[in-house]
Amino acid sequence: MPDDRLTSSRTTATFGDQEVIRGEGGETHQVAGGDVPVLTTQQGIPVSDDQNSLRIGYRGPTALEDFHFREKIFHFDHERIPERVVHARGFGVHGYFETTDSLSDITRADLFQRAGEKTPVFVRFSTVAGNKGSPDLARDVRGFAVKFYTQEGNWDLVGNNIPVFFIQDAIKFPDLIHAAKQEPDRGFPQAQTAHDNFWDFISLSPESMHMALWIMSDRTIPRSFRFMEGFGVHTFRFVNAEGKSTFVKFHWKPKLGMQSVVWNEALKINGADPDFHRRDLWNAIQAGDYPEWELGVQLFDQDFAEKFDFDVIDSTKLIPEELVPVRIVGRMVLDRTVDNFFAETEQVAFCTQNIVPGIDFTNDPLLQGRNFSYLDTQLKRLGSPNFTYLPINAPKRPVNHFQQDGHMAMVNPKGRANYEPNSWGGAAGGPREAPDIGFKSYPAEEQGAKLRIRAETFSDHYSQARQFYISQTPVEQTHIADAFIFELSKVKTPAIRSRMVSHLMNVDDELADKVITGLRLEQKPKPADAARPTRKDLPASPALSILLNGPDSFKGRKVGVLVSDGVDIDLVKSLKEAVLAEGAMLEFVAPMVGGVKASDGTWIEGDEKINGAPSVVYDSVAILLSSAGAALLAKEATARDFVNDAFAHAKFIAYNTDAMPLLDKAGVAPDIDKGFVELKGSGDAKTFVQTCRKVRFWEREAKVKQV
Ligand code: HEM
Repeated sequence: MPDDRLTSSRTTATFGDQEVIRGEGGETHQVAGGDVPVLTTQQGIPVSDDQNSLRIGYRGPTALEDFHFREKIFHFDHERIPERVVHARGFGVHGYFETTDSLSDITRADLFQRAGEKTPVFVRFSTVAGNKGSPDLARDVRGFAVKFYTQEGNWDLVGNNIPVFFIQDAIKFPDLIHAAKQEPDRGFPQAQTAHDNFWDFISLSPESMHMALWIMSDRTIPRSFRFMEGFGVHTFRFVNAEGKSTFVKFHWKPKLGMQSVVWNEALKINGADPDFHRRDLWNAIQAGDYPEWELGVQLFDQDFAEKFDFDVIDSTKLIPEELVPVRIVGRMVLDRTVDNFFAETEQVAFCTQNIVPGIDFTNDPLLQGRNFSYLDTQLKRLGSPNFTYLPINAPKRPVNHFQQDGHMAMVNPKGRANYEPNSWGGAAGGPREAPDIGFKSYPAEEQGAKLRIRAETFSDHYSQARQFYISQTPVEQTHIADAFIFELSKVKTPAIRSRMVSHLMNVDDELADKVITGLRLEQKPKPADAARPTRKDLPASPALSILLNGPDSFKGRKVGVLVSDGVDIDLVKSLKEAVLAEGAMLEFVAPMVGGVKASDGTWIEGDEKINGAPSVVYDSVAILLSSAGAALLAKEATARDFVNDAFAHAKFIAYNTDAMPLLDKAGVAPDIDKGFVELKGSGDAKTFVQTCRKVRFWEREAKVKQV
């Protein structure tokens, strides 16, 4: 006869669609059976009750022998690992790289030999300065790290979405990052460079000026990871089968074209959806809309390097594409989200020193330092030298070596031999060297005195900063000036503001003047003493502008459609059809998430409630309302903001006549411009989508922004 004390008395209960078992204290139990697996401990012991710890009597203390409780809590207590010291916030996805143009004459790297060959990849996009929980739209560099699981081992191209860097020598990295992150006494600000310490450091580091221009541009507020370029930054080497070296710079070019948001929008997105970028990538891949990039290489030899105006191993410089064209050699498609965020995105370990035969380093002092830093930090972050066995880090080719033991050793070598040379012979002796196919460093000739010194060839700090600025469209130049004004306005120490302006005076007078005016700097500073005068003869490089390299379609973008009860169903249908035909997405924003009843009684499900989806999360908007709906929404602040923000952020706006009262209350009716498309009949939806291909109606921006 079973002891009835072994199970408390239970009843059943219904919560909506769920029938559950209820314990004596009213707690919910769900029981295994059929397809539902049995809950076990880590040791595989089946669990009978996961709701109650083991106690003495009904209301007594918890028993120490409750191994299930202790194991569960112990494991939870140890769930966190240190976040990355930089690039803590990131989002990783899987995909593949396909070689489209063989580079066999230039490199022996296996992945570049055969056009049509596919190599699996894992990519992690990230911000740099913010902590793991920081918002996605921080003004920041985006990491663009790619792990290629090649047949000759893993190659990591650990890049950024900006082709240059802040500093020239890795020894400055801790200072740069300390200055950018939260100030140490107060622990803020988080995920932003708009504070004294950052600009203090930058304004005392003229080598950062080129990067400063890039980070104040719209490159640091991308609309989506899918719409940004990536760069390997450093000059690397390709080495071919004959041992000949060619210098190479790597470029990722998004097939969907580049696009960024505007700063006021970024600020609001951070509140509306701090996960905006990761959600965007997740949704696109889940919907089968796989983002794609082309891999391009700039190839050049020693002769070019010697004639080039700047040092090719100085990471604060780029080589304009107009000077050395980018040759497209492959494409990367991201087509699979992770099964588990921690196991993959968090535990992935990229490292610049992971290179394959046929690829090699140069003497770039930043790259040399990175090669030490990544492995070192990952040992701390992942807790064991065996992190290379984690599935996300393990090569997809056989790994044979004599490294053994350590924390979490999962795959120690088999057999007796764990050293070499040995005399065991054959398979029993374990792996041996492969002089023909093994990695060999390029035998670069190096000699000279041992010196702690910076080469004079690194000393031009302003010329490429100027070149970047003059390569921008007027709209982009205005954004750069505005960003400097915003950031420096957050700097409380006037001397730092003024010092930063003294550098901008060496970049471009007009830019410096705009910032001086915007800061209301009473006294114009003297230009900073330049180590080398700024060259004004470098031509503009159109490849550096986002707007000159934007999309030629609205594919991959998203329209937010504000709807109300009684909305004209034909307009809704034609708009949806036109948007989907373009390869874009559409979401219905309704007064209540349940949805609205259209003119013919059709029910339109809401994707979002109006206060949960401000227009900042869409690329363009449509305001399709009945007259009763417009009257109602005109009283709703979030609906007015929806329209007003779309207008202020220079978005294209579709509307129907009945929506006018809302446009009127939002204050935009008197300013209806060519960025608005009235939808009168079904044909107009197509016109609207075609108009949206320009992404923004920039002509409006100057009118809405007076300060
Ligand atoms: C061209 C300059 C640089 C680029 C493009 C770059 C890029 C990146 C990227 C993309 C990540 C994130 C990797 C991931 O998603 O897990 C990262 C992480 C990191 N970077 Fe850099 N970085 C640069 C310079 C440096 C320098 C100079 C150092 C140090 C000397 C450094 C140290 C680190 C460290 C310690 C991490 C964290 C790695 C981890 O915990 O897994 N980086 N970097």
